[in-house]
Amino acid sequence: MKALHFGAGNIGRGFVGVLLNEAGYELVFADVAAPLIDALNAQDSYTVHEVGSDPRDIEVTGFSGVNSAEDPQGLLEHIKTADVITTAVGPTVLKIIAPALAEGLRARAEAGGGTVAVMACENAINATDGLAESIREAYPEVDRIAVFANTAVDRIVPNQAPGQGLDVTVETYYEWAVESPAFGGDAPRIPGITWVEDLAPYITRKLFTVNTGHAATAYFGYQAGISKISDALADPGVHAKVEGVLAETKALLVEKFGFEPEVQQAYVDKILTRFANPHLPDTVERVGRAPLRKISRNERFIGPAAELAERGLDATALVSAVSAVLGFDVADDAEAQQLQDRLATARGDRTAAAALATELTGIDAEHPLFPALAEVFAEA
Ligand SMILES: NC(=O)C1=CN([C@@H]2O[C@H](COP(=O)(O)OP(=O)(O)OC[C@H]3O[C@@H](n4cnc5c(N)ncnc54)[C@H](O)[C@@H]3O)[C@@H](O)[C@H]2O)C=CC1
Ligand SMILES: O=P(O)(O)OC[C@H]1O[C@](O)(CO)[C@@H](O)[C@@H]1O
Repeated sequence: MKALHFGAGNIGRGFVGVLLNEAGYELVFADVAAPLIDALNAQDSYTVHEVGSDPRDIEVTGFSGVNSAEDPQGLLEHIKTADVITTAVGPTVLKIIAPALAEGLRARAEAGGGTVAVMACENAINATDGLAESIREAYPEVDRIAVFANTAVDRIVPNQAPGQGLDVTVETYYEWAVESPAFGGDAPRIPGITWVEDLAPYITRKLFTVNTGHAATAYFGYQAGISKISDALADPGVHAKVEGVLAETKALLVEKFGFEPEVQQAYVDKILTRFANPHLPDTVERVGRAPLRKISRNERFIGPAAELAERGLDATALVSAVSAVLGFDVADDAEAQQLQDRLATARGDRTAAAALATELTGIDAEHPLFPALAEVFAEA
């Protein structure tokens, strides 16, 4: 059995790859980073260090790498022969890998190959559906050879310290939830997966609690001049603001999906403990990365804030988190710099600031959230 995984980064090596490996798959990582692929092909094993309350080391073996930029033929052969294809490349990269997947899956069908499971493991709602759509643009009949299933992946994997090679430090916690109906009873056997009938409540709760809370910690922490995530959460002011944000998303999740309030509160408390893990060398710059994506319409701040406002519920704390995002000025984050440039062009002009609010968040002037958002953009 072979698994082809796109993206040999933090989640690829430190989470999805580990579970595929433990399930007995020969693991092939596809990536565009040549030094990473060279290291994967030069080494027989790497170590995943789980840190936290019950630490342990896991040895990963039985893997190789293919450079998907430089070796398209090698990649195509793996697409033809893999039993499972997964990704952890970032939501915006799925469109970029789709043409190669389309070509490989077409070649697989023409060679009489069997069906392959495709699961995108990204922080985005229905990421696999988006990938499937992009593949269908080049190969409309792809569904005869591939089964697409949406997933929700949850494990904190910080950027790794220089000199650590392929080894990855991760938290002990993980959850990989995958929708099962797509497979019609013939799902791949991967013990680490939690199979669910309906992924929507899982991924929405995960994105609007774990990702909203983590990103809020990053932006409020950055605003307070704190660098490490666990230090940010230890700051009483930051902690209170993050709790305020999570109280609002809790109100939405309880109302929308009928989660018991105590169950959701226990989930919130658990994730705050995870963020506070002092053994994770995680920074506000990493967790706050890509702020333009994070303030887009269906993402972790605007998504819940819009739904709360539509229901006449309070979204003040979420809007103040958006205000903190607008202050995120990290030099080597391309999206942060684009955001700062756009804010600079609108500064001092309320009409331009309101238009920018709509452009970046997708909230138009008719929406009940708009006045509050227009205000924070005008003040940024
Ligand atoms: N790090 C974390 O704690 C978590 C991350 N995620 C999600 O997992 C995904 C990956 O995140 P990370 O592993 O943290 O990022 P990362 O930056 O560590 O890894 C991404 C990898 O994708 C590779 N890549 C970029 N373009 C590519 C292409 N065209 N073809 C093949 N490979 C390509 C990069 O070279 C890199 O090795 C993202 O969607 C993120 O939102 C989800 C849960 C937790
Ligand atoms: O690319 P994104 O959306 O920031 O995803 C990574 C985030 O997801 C999380 O794992 C939460 O699941 C955080 O560790 C991390 O900040």
